[in-house]
Amino acid sequence: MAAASGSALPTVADRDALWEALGWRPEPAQVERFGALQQQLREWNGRLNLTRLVEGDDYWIAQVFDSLWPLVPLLSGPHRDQPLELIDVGTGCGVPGLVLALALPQARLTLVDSVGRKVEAVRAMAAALGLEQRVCLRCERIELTGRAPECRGRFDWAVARAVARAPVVAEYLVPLLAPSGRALLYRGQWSEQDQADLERACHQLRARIETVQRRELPGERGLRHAVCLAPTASCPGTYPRAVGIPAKVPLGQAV
Ligand SMILES: C[S@@+](CC[C@H](N)C(=O)[O-])C[C@H]1O[C@@H](n2cnc3c(N)ncnc32)[C@H](O)[C@@H]1O
Repeated sequence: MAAASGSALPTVADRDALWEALGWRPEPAQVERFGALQQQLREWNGRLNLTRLVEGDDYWIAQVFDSLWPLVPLLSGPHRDQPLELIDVGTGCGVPGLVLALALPQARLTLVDSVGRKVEAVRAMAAALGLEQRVCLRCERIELTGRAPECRGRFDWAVARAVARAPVVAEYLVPLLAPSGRALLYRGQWSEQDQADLERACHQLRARIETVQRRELPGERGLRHAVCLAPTASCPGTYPRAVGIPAKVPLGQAV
């Protein structure tokens, strides 16, 4: 896709190719709102260094497409009109959380990050996009979110992109899942060693690796993996461990 740098939307031809590759076609109004999110990111990037992926393909492929591709069945299937509860942990500049909020008009999103200035920027972006009724921001460490009664065991989907190593992210996400919920880990490369490390962590969390999807992003933006976890039983109350411990001593490697 060759969107001109600085334009709010890719050309119609580029956009069609993008949605065709994705396997989901947003309504024209949704495309406009993705463009409005891009404009918000531009404006907030002028004040805070939120993300470098704002213009052209960087935005439309590495942010929008990359957020959506693992969840295409959710966007077009019977779930589309259900009021799903999703949580994006380590949301940073609001991705994938805000992109998912725009793509799933009935869903409620909780976005968590421990950096106050990012959370305030994303809160303002959500309000500017008219999402304040469906998007809730929490400024806290994820280890605490996983112990908050209003969050623990509540979510249909818990997602994280570019937050930490997979066993660490699993410890953040699994305690947040409802019994029928799913965790989605957005990953770049994925090796047999990654799989083995995550399997050991999942065993301790009472979860299993359900699927590992793999795809190349369009425009030679690189290989991505989407790892989906399903609970096998209630997550033990010992997880997530205290703030900082999951990253310091990742599950499966603790002695
Ligand atoms: C590299 S950014 C990724 C942001 C976004 N998800 C994306 O894909 O562009 C990672 C974010 O996770 C947040 N983060 C990492 N560990 C965290 C924790 N334990 N609790 C809360 N936020 C955390 C950081 O503050 C940072 O904003």
